[in-house]
Amino acid sequence: MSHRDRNRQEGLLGSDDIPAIALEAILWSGWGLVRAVVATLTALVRFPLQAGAALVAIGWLLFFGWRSLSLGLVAITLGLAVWRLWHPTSYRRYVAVRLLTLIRSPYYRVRWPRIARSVDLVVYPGQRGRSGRVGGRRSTDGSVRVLRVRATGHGTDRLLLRLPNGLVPADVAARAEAIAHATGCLHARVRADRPGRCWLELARRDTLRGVVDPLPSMGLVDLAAVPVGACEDGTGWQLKLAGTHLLVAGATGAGKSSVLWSLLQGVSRGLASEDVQIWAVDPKGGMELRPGRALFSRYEDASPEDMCRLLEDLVEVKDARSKDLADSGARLHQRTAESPHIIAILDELATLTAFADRSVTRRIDTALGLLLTQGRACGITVVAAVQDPGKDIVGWRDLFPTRVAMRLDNPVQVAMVLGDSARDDGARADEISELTPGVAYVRTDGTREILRVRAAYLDDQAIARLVDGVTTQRANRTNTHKTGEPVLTTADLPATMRPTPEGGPS
Ligand SMILES: Nc1ncnc2c1ncn2[C@@H]1O[C@H](COP(=O)(O)OP(=O)(O)OP(=O)(O)O)[C@@H](O)[C@H]1O
Repeated sequence: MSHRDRNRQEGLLGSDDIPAIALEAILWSGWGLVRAVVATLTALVRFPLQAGAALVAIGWLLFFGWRSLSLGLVAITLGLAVWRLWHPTSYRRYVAVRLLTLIRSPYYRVRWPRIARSVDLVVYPGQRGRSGRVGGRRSTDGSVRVLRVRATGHGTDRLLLRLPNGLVPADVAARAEAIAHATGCLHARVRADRPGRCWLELARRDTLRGVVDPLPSMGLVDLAAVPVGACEDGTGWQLKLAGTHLLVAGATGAGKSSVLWSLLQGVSRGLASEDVQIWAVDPKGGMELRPGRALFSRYEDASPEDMCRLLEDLVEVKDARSKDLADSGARLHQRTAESPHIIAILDELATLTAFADRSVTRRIDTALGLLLTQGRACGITVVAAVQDPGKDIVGWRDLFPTRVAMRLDNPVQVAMVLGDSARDDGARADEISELTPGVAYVRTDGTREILRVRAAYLDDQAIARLVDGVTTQRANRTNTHKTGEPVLTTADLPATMRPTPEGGPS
């Protein structure tokens, strides 16, 4: 029988027990106080901003009373609301992002240990990796820890994770789907950081659901970063065109042509100044590219023989440039109006080869192989769009350093386009909805990093405006050369007076 049962049976506490109970109560109260102080100090260190704000609020309440505190809070809220209306960009940058981080940081930090355990991101004593439980007891030191939380203000939160010995970023990436479910997010993706750490990106809403408007092309064209659309985190999506080749793969209706038109829009200033040239091949009989005919220096959409000749002519340009580079001792082509950077756009490679007879197909293969292997240093970029990466590009895939995977039919195609580990790294191109054409996953050249992006959409009017703009500027340049009279173009106008894609001043 226990001591307490015996007391209950006796009905009374003995008088000897009272000092002992009082002593025990004092000791427990002291221990509780120590724990409260430790918890407060820990909160101050872990959540300094939140704890600081709470302390200021408590101090205000104690010194000035609740009325003053309420008035202060209302004044702050009104001030922020006015700021938001007056200048939403700076509000988002300086207030919204910080407020969100302030709120979400404790949320993730408090929930994370439980989530990490539930998705098995824990290394147990004596265990290497996530392969099983050795040694019995769970060690909290062996779990993935949150070092930093950042809300982007664009529907994505970023968690900087510290990995315990035995786990690598690929282990976290392998659990990304489970983490997304556990945190109530749409999807999760992992980005590398320095050794022992990685960033976990949690998308709370689909920021790419809306159509991205065409991006105005301003200033000089930078072929290292041509604007083509928007990234999931609200930043611009830019594609490198200099010194690389680009492959765009996507099922029918995935929005491949929006990438091509956005690229054309992005380099339109170079087309106007003629230090960038487009050579285009549209084997679908001109369905995609013919509206832009006036933008292209060379264009073929009729017979496979003509398209093949275009590619062979480009190989001749490449050979001549290689020779010039070798003679001058230079290693890289510098673009000028006399020797422009040439972008060869090939829409639907499979159609190009499907209807050609065997000898033409062989010539196309040879020309394409030469351009892909030797064109980059000579200022030639091949941009190819394909529907079926398996059938169309299996032999050439690795010669395209930059690849864009739009909506694809199955995970095997995702691996074909972006590489074997891409889907594990978060590139779920086979899950892109048919309702969001233009959405894609991109692997940046030379990195494992995957971006989720959406190309800007140029409708027929926007394409007509693009063509008009370039032809007008070219005509103006030609007039200037002929008459010697300077002609004012939109490029000469101050930024605020330049036309927007909608046609009005910016
Ligand atoms: N970036 C985009 N944003 C919004 N809508 C788009 C975008 N791209 C395409 N669309 C819409 O999807 C339709 C199909 O797109 P598109 O013709 O570019 O697909 P595709 O991949 O080139 O298909 P195909 O291989 O059959 O030519 C377009 O008519 C347009 O309405």
